[in-house]
Amino acid sequence: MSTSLKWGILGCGRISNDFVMGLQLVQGAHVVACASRDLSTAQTFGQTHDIATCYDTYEALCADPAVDIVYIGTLHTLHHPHALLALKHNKHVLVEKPIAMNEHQLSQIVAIAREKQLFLMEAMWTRFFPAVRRVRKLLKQGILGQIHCVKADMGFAFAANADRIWKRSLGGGGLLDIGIYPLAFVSMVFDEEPVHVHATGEISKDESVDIYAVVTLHIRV
Ligand SMILES: NC(=O)C1=CN([C@@H]2O[C@H](COP(=O)(O)OP(=O)(O)OC[C@H]3O[C@@H](n4cnc5c(N)ncnc54)[C@H](OP(=O)(O)O)[C@@H]3O)[C@@H](O)[C@H]2O)C=CC1
Ligand SMILES: O=C1OC[C@@H](O)[C@H](O)[C@H]1O
Repeated sequence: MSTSLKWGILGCGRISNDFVMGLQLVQGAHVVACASRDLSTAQTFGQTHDIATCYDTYEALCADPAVDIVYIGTLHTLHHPHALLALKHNKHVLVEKPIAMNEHQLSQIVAIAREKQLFLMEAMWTRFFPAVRRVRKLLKQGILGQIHCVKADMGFAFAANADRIWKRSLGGGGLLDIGIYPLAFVSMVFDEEPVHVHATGEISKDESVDIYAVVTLHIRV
């Protein structure tokens, strides 16, 4: 059975570009529209990826009846309002990581998606790496035995002008941007929630965003 899904791309930045290139390899996926705050950005993006309709507002994209599912590739702080916008227009939604800034925002969008029976997912792509899928399978089969400790880490040297990483107002900081990957890995290994969390790290002096962190999760299995 082949399914056809018509995608709308909300935000025409760096990762949206990579995502659309990836979608070209997916059978049945068609990108029918894109939107940027700036029409010329949307048009350039549209020309690059052969997208028929380009909008200069996110609202217009979400209201487009030709769109089945909206991919949200804007900044961390905008994921929540943009997910709400797409859900309001009864679109399925795939949101870049982190899906929201906090639990309250997440609960809100999950509740609306459930109520409207719409698909909602965080684009935590590492969950689908073949190696990760294999580890999960081995764990489920009990082949690796009881796990006592998981160590996972990720680091990045971000450029000084990478505003979305360094500015608090844009949802900056390492934890939300890349710390989320090792934490997601741990949550893939254990089904249980941590009973205790201990974190230490460093906060930048100018913007108060986390520069690095070490997090210990105590999980009772
Ligand atoms: N899954 C993955 O591997 C990756 C995921 N990401 C995630 O994707 C998201 C976007 O990252 P990335 O593509 O690097 O970001 P970009 O800096 O390319 O910005 C993405 C879009 O956000 C909007 N935007 C940018 N700056 C502002 C601003 N100051 N105010 C309002 N809107 C703004 C723009 O939308 P417009 O086009 O309308 O102007 C822009 O196209 C992040 O949440 C990040 O965590 C990022 C990299 C890798
Ligand atoms: O998800 C990500 O992975 C790669 C990094 O470049 C980027 O900042 C981050 O958002």
